[in-house]
Parts: sequence; C-alpha cells; structure tokens
Amino acid sequence: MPDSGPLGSSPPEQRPTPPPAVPDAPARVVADPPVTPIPSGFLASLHPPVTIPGRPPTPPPAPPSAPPTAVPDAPDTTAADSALRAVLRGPTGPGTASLAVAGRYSAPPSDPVSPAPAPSAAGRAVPGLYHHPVPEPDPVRVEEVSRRIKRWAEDEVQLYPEEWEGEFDGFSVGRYMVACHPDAPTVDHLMLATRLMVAENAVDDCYCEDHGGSPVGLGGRLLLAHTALDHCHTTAEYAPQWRESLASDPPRRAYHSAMDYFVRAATPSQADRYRHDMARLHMGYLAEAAWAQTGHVPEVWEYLAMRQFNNFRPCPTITDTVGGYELPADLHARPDTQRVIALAGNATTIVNDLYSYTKELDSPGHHLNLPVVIAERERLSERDAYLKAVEVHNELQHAFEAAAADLAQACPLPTVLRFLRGVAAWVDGNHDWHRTNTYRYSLPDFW
Ligand SMILES: CC(C)=CCC/C(C)=C(\C)COP(=O)(O)OP(=O)(O)O
Ligand SMILES: [Mg+2]
Repeated sequence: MPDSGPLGSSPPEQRPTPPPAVPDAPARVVADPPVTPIPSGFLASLHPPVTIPGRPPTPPPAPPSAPPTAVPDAPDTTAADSALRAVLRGPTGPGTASLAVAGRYSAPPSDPVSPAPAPSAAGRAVPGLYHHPVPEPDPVRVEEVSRRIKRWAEDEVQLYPEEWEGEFDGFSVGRYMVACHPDAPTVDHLMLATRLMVAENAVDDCYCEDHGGSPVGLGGRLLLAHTALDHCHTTAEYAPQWRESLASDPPRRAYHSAMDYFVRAATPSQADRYRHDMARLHMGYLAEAAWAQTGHVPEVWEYLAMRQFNNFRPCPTITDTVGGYELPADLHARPDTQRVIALAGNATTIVNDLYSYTKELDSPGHHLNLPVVIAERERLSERDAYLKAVEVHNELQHAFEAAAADLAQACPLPTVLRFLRGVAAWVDGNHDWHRTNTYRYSLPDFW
C-alpha cells in the first residue's frame, strides 16, 4: 500500500490480481467543485421526496396501530425536518449542478415536503420507525456490483466455502451499496465500499458470531486482523511472518485486499480516518464479547455506548472517498462533524437491532440487542421493550438530522454539505436494505 513503510508494505505478489473482464481500477479522488452558496433550509435535500416511475405519490405510512409509549414518532414534515430538507437538497443556481447527488435527485422537482410513495421492493418497514424511503437502487449498477463482488470474493480472496454461497447472495451487498452511495461516480468507486462491507461482515461472522466466531480469544484475532488495515512495521526477521499471516484466513484476506484497493483510491487522511473507525469498531466487538463471556447484561445506556462502537460508522464515513472527493481532515475532526457522524452511526445501528431482532432471538446464546436489553433492564414485556427501542431510534435519527442542519448552518462549505448529504443517503439506504432484506431479517409479530 502506498502509505506503508518498507517493512510494512505488501509485496507485489500479495496484491490482488485485477479481474480480466471489467477491471476494478483504483477509483480516483475527484476535485470538489468550487461553489459556495449557503443553502437556506438545507435539511430538505437530505431526504428529497421519492418518486417511483409510474406511481402517483402516496401518503406516508400510517402510524402504528399500537403507538410508541414515550416519544411520539414524528412525521416527515416537522420544522426541523423542513430545514434539514432544504439544506440537503443542495445548492441551486449557476454552477451548482454538480453538487447534486446523482440519481437521488433526478426526479422532477416537486414539493419538498410532499410524502414519499410506498416503497416498491418487498419488505415492511418497522411500524412507527422514523425513516426516509429511497428510490429503487439503479438495477444496472446493482447487477454489476453484485457480479464483481462475487468474483472478488471467490477468485481474489477465497472468502467462503461453496455451501455459504447462498448466504453470500442473500446478503445482497450490491443492492445495499448502490442504495447507500447514490453519488458514486463509477462502479469502481462503489466497489471500494462493497469490498469493505463484505470484509467487515466476514470478520464479524467468522471471528465474533455464527460462522465459527466466539468471544474467547477474540482480542488476539481482531488485533492481528487489524494489522491488515494498519500495517505492522517490524523488523526484517519478523516481517515475513506478518505478511504471510495476512493471507492465512478469509477475514484477513478480505480486509487486506479491500483495504489495498481503498488505500489506492483514498487520500492518506481518508485512509487513516477509516483505520480509526475500524479500531473503534473492534473495541466495540471486544466489549460485547467481554459481556458475553461473563454473562453481563449492561444497563441500557451502557449498551448504547457499546453499540456506538460496535457500529456501522466505518461505512458512512467513507462516503467522500466513494463519491470521489475529500472532506478535509480538519473539517472531519470538528466536534460538530463528529456528533453528526456518531448520531448517524447510532441511528443506523439501532435500525439493525430492530430488523435483526427475531434473527438474534433465534441464534444460539443470549444475543444482546436494544429491545432485549431494555426488556431485561427495565422489566418491560418484549413488545413494549421493542416499541421503546423504536422510540430510541427515532430520537437518534431526529438528533442526527438536527445536528446535520446545525453543521450545515455553521459551516456551509460545499464539501461539508456534500458529505452531509452522503451520510444521510447512507442512513436512508441502510434502512432500505434492512427493510427489503427478507432473506436475512423478519419483523416480530407485535402489531
Ligand atoms: C458493516 C460493519 C461495519 C459492520 C460492523 C458491525 C455490524 C456487523 C453491525 C453494526 C451489524 O450488527 P449485527 O452484528 O447485529 O448484524 P446482523 O444483525 O447479524 O445483521
Ligand atoms: Mg443485529
């Protein structure tokens, strides 16, 4: 990798072989356009109305028949949301077209607060969950990303044995990443996110969860895998053993290869941002594992703190690399940017807790997720705990949108606005993938 010293660099023979038919060329960073209009009501463009061809707009989903108990679900048209909509719609006027997010905003202009139609793909949204529908992901891109990622998984990193192929296909990572990155300029850019997503899930499944994972010894495995992302700079005597270790199991091969592609497309500070986020993720895995080993059920706030680390954060924070531009490190490091990112990660991860609830109840052991922890710690029925977890999610999602609006007002630079739109697109795409992935998830029977 370009940013590694001599002892840490991968030898040429370990580099992934570019596929022969449609090359996975390294994606390039594209300069951000020099446009600086300050948006009024930027929030609106975070979640533009979704229009599905051939369908008239339809009203928003009806509220759940059993409404949440503490914090009422907010409709899609609150004052804060209106502001957010305007901000994230992006600037208008001469020279601003390139700031619009591709695909996402291609529908004819309409009332920014008009409700989105019912989603076209299968899968029901969690009743009462505050979310924003997304346009159907571009099927041509989905197909191409799906084709390339399978080739990468099978030919470049030998990720899974034959019997796991159905599960790999059922994960639908192509649909996931196309929905989450509507502004990716090319499929090569989408592949950066797709490889990392597959690698992250391989580590979670094989080291932590149901494909051979265990809390026992997890720290050692994670640390060694982390060196595929953050190279080991060691002595001449020991470096070859470290290099060999990177090819020694599917999770490490996947991390190593996915990171290699990513580093070649990212700036050094983007790569380092990703490493930092992955260290956070691994710390979260370790806290979850430690609690599993001792049978500890955390307080709800402690669980939420753990889940802030065992979290999707590394996915939305690469939105600029995948979009072919860079949010400069000093803007990324601002406390208000960090708050936006943390809230986005937290909302998306609680979405996972809600959609994966029944899967996790059926899995071996006592799998913690937010409804389970609330039920146990606050002595609520499973249903009431689940409904409360929906409210927790909604509050996090609203807080994310409010924080994004504040940041857009405080720092209305084009790259900041585009990054905010990218994070919001990731949040919405993540929800859509969970909703539509009926191979993997099903809702409980609480309504
Ligand atoms: C893609 C990525 C960074 C994943 C890291 C953490 C992770 C696997 C999640 C946030 C998803 O949660 P969970 O492990 O509960 O996943 P499933 O419910 O099994 O889909
Ligand atoms: Mg889960």
